[in-house]
Amino acid sequence: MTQPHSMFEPARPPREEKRQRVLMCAPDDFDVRYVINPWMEHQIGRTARSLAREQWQNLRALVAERAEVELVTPAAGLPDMVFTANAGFVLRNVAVVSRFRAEQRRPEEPLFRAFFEARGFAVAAWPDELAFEGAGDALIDRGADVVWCGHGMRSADEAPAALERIIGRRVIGLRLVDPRFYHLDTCCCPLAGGYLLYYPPAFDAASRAAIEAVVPREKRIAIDEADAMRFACNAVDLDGCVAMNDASPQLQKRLGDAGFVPVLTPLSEFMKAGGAAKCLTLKLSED
Ligand SMILES: NC(=O)NCCC[C@H](N)C(=O)O
Repeated sequence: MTQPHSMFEPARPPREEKRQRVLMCAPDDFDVRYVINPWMEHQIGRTARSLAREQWQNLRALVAERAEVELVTPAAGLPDMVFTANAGFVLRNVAVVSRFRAEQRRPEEPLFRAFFEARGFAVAAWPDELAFEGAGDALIDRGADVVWCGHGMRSADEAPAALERIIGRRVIGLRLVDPRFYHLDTCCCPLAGGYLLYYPPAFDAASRAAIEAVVPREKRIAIDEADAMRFACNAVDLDGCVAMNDASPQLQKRLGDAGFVPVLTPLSEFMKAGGAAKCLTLKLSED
């Protein structure tokens, strides 16, 4: 009979995996009240409050299975504050707070700044006149040692260089050319193992070439317009689970073949404001 080894040596504690921390903001005052991207057109006052809450809770529960969810207090009158990807860009203990292009979102800036300061982040100085929309536009690659930074729609053309100076890591600017995909995270999602889920027509030719120069062909998961319009790129990758609003069976299969588990979590109410899974989250434990 084999002896239970605990009689002779203490059982090894379970491997301490460091849990990711993810910032979310409850949709207490979420709605579409102004139009600052094409998705918001004709949607003013048309979000269903209880459905929005239910969808957000579902996403929160999914994230909470794989990470610690932290919450920032929502403020009345700031209906887009729920999109915490736009709070800022986080790398290790440094946070670069967003400088919103749209006046309507500017009042979010001091609230997110206060959150980062309260959590002990060093808040980097950012040029006041330069628009930059945080992790909506700046995404850390999961293979190469680079940060991708979308510009030309929300973040200023000078934002990638300014970000590179602050974080001391190579930042590659990607010019966005389709207003439906106005933030980088609406058309591009770096995945574990160096994969890149993206919608090539959202970028100009030079940016597509820049992606191809860094990401090997077998790691590029280029999607079609139908999946892009489902915001399949607006995904949260946690422990190989890729949470997204929706994706075609073909795309789900491709993700599965690459070793990921796609999890669909409908976010129709937030799509009306131009955001989905990724926009509703911000990873706080990046390095
Ligand atoms: N793409 C994102 O990162 N966030 C979605 C932001 C939606 C918001 N209505 C906006 O236009 O700024």
